[in-house]
Amino acid sequence: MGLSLTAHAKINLTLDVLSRRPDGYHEVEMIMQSIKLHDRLEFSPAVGEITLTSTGLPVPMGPDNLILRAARLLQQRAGVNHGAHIHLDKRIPVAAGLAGGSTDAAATLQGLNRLWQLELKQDQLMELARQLGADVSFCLTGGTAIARGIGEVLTPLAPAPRFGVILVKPPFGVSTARVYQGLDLNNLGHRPHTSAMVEALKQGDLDKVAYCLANVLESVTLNLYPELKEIKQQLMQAGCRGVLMSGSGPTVFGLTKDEKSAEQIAGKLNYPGYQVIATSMV
Ligand SMILES: C[C@@](CO)(OP(=O)(O)O)[C@H](O)COP(=O)(O)OP(=O)(O)OC[C@H]1O[C@@H](n2ccc(N)nc2=O)[C@H](O)[C@@H]1O
Ligand SMILES: Nc1ncnc2c1ncn2[C@@H]1O[C@H](COP(=O)(O)OP(=O)(O)O)[C@@H](O)[C@H]1O
Repeated sequence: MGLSLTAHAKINLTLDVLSRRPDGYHEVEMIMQSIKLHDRLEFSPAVGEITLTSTGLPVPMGPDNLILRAARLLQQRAGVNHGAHIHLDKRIPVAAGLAGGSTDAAATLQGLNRLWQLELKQDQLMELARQLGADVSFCLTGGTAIARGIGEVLTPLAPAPRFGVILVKPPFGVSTARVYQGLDLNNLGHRPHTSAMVEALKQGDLDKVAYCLANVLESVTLNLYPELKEIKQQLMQAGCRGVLMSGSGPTVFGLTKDEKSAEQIAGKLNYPGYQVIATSMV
């Protein structure tokens, strides 16, 4: 019997960088939020091989695809050589700052753990998630959480209100590694106040949440692509209550009171060649 899982995208409501580690990674403190936008993965039994097909948005399908990397890692960890066929329906824009690859990897760990009846526990899957990428740990649990370390040390928060989210993704991607490399730690610009955002979320106060939005990676990506500054202004003019770049970008998101108002505002936007998506926090 096969199974089907959803793999949700994330946005960063805050993102602060605290230091650069000797291995080149960065210590961060960020508030992560799952959104309704998701990919769908279907897992079916097969003999011998692990194969992958896809529909929806184009994504590189070679051995570096995070789905195949997650599958191979799980095989090794469990000491099995079971096969599987995995089908990905890709809806999350790629190389966008929305953790599309990371969430597919997390769903693959969960899906194959069930398909192959391995019965690995959540903490064992978390250990594998850490090896696949900094954001994969959050994607395994989802919801609302503070992420520290390089992103893998998680403190869950109470579910946030289902504010509406408009995503605007330009027709190019950015390399996360390049953005972190470009960061000047002595000149991060406007830094977030994490505890103030936690309080704003607890109160469910959209205007306070909007006021607390901050992402130091904007200091790199917004300078590389000044058009992103314009998109932020235009989203505010169109009626969003707060705007920010997600992760390393280039996706910019706007917050609204609910999904319906996100749809109304998104319907008025005109960005030829861009992906504009109305969704909400989970
Ligand atoms: C910026 C964030 C914010 O949530 O998201 P995205 O923009 O990728 O969605 C994350 O920190 C990205 O996480 P993720 O994309 O999983 O990172 P990885 O694949 O592990 O790393 C890609 C590259 O980013 C850099 N990197 C990543 C995480 C981190 N804490 N410090 C880093 O310096 C490293 O150069 C690494 O080689
Ligand atoms: N299953 C996957 N879905 C999306 N991207 C993937 C996947 N596997 C590998 N990648 C690669 O991962 C890189 C980062 O993509 P993605 O995870 O969508 O963005 P981000 O890290 O900005 O959130 C891209 O270069 C993409 O080609």
